[in-house]
Amino acid sequence: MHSPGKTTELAVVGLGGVGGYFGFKLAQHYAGSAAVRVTFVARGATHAAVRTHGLTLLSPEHSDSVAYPARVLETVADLGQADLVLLCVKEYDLADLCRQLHPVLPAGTVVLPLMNGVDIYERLCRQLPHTIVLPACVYVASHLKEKGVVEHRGNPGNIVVGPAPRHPSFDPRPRLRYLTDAGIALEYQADAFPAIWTKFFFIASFGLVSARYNQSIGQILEAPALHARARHLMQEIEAIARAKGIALPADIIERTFQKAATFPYHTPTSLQLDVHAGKPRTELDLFAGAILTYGKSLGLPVPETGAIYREIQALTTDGQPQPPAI
Ligand SMILES: NC(=O)C1=CN([C@@H]2O[C@H](COP(=O)(O)OP(=O)(O)OC[C@H]3O[C@@H](n4cnc5c(N)ncnc54)[C@H](OP(=O)(O)O)[C@@H]3O)[C@@H](O)[C@H]2O)C=CC1
Ligand SMILES: CC(C)(CO)C(=O)C(=O)O
Repeated sequence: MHSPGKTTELAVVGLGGVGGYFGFKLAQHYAGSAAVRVTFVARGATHAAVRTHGLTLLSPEHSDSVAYPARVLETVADLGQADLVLLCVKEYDLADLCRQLHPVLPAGTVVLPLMNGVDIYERLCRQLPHTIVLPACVYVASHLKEKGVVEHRGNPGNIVVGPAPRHPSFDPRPRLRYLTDAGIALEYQADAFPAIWTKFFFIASFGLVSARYNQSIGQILEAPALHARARHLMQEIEAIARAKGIALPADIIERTFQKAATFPYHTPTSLQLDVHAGKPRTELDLFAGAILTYGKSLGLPVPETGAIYREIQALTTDGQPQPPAI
């Protein structure tokens, strides 16, 4: 691990559903530790709430629901040296965050993005070229209830992560052990990209259909028309993944439906929540936009993705979430 006597610095940037869940576990486990210091970076009202009242996680996994990290900062500019930085922001905030992080993070800092999307690794490598970015994906059903209060339902969250292809001689496992020591479920895979695509299958299809109709994962599974739409989207994603040579199982679509069935019936997706909260920015482009771009560059037709993209855009530009049109 690190030199004896040196404090290990763990940072969590963004305290929404994902950062709140994983950050809580780190802050609670390392509270009072002289060896490991946990820092949260949160903006505005979230910063004020967590500084004053701590971070609250409402989850069947924790009876003590409030955790206090060693530091709560309002900006990454004050971060200083860090051994492992978890990036837990929405995709639309990532470029701006990277611009702030670039001058701050020393060369060789290990960056772990806990986000959805198939090109996050490449983007971070471009935007933070002096750091060691780990390819990863995350499963957890946790969402902001109010600033500083995160609600988690269902199975324990888990992270799939692998070594950084651009740093083949760097073994990230000693750093990742700080997460597993804190009780975080983490699967280390020699190649994390098939897992990242597998997560994309699930979240792009269910995210788009849930956002279009404002229906939970369970509601999509039981409505034949919505189920069929999710399948159609997955068929388009599968053609792209195969054309890109991603090693996915032959029955990836069936497996994705099985995975969806492991979530509690009423689980919403984060895209659904953002679209129907009328947020001005969403991750629509991270999902549908990426499929459309890949389809175009690979010469593969993606009409179902194009249609649902326009339908969701119409919902967000009207600013009026619409009733389900099943
Ligand atoms: N929620 C879930 O269940 C899951 C989400 N994901 C993915 O994980 C990623 C994160 O999602 P989620 O946690 O839900 O998102 P949220 O919107 O709940 O949280 C993101 C947080 O990041 C904060 N933030 C943005 N920029 C900065 C910055 N520069 N400094 C400090 N804080 C910042 C935002 O602050 P502010 O409130 O001020 O805007 C917000 O609180 C997304 O890619 C999502 O698709 C993946 C699996 C599950
Ligand atoms: C569906 C879920 C909760 C699964 O992790 C998710 O990834 C999201 O909402 O973005």
